[in-house]
Amino acid sequence: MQLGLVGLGRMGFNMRERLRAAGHDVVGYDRNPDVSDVASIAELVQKLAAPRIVWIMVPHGDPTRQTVEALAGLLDEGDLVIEGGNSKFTEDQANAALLAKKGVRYVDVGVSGGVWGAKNGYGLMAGGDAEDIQRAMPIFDALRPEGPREEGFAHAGPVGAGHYAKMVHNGIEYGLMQAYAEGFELLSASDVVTNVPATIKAWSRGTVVRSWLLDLLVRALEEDPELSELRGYVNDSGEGRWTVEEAINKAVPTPVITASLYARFASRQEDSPAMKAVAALRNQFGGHAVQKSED
Ligand SMILES: O=C(O)[C@H](O)[C@@H](O)[C@H](O)[C@H](O)COP(=O)(O)O
Repeated sequence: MQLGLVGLGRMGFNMRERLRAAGHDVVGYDRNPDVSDVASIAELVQKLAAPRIVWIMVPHGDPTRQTVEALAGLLDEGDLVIEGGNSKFTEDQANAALLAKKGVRYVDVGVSGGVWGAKNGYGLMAGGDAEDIQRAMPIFDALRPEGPREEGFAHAGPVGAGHYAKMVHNGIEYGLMQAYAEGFELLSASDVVTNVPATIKAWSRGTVVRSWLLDLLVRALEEDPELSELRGYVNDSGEGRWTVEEAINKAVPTPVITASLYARFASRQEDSPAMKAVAALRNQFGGHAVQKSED
């Protein structure tokens, strides 16, 4: 099957490889000419035979919006756009409406798997009309892991459902990572457990907490047993915030996911203004000792 792929960064580049290995004819475009097959999105569209399929894999927000706008100007009735980036689900309706003015179809897909997806396949969650999803199924089948389709692909619902599902997936990802991380810190603080990497590695098989994320922690500890080369500073790209926002909108209690998001915010502070205020208050009402900033 022929398709265009806009965005050949860490994810898109590997996806092009996997799609080509499965026999698909991929025309890739990226602003970086070293990896791009064509010089522009217009040239990419020209190279595809109608009706076309173009997969977008660029950062969420303005880059995705601008790519959808560019494609809306170039594509024709019956073409299909698949938006596979980590976009907020609320943006999908606007993208679909803009493309629908030209008769261009729209499917949104949450793609999970990171840099390992090239080899292992990507977990896919799609939103859109059944006929559009069916049309793109050879592409989804090439990208998803081998095995039963339903274990690596879901048609989650109408437009927006793919990114909604990926948002919740990432909220879970935050919470799982935080739980492993807190366990690692407590083991490291222990006077009794003397071999933390070996203990965590032993959880890899048979235990209730075995998982791929745990395997990745084992791998990280093999490279740096105390993680001494890293700073405890963690960014976020948006998905965790959107999960918490949506949980508030729906009055769904998500204390674990929310706490794991806040732990990331705290990781970026040199010192905590809030904890300074707690120290000051404790000193005010109880005369308890405080540490001065130069201490
Ligand atoms: O499922 C995945 O493959 C990951 O979730 C992937 O999508 C990406 O690594 C996260 O979006 C990072 O998200 P944060 O920057 O918010 O941690």
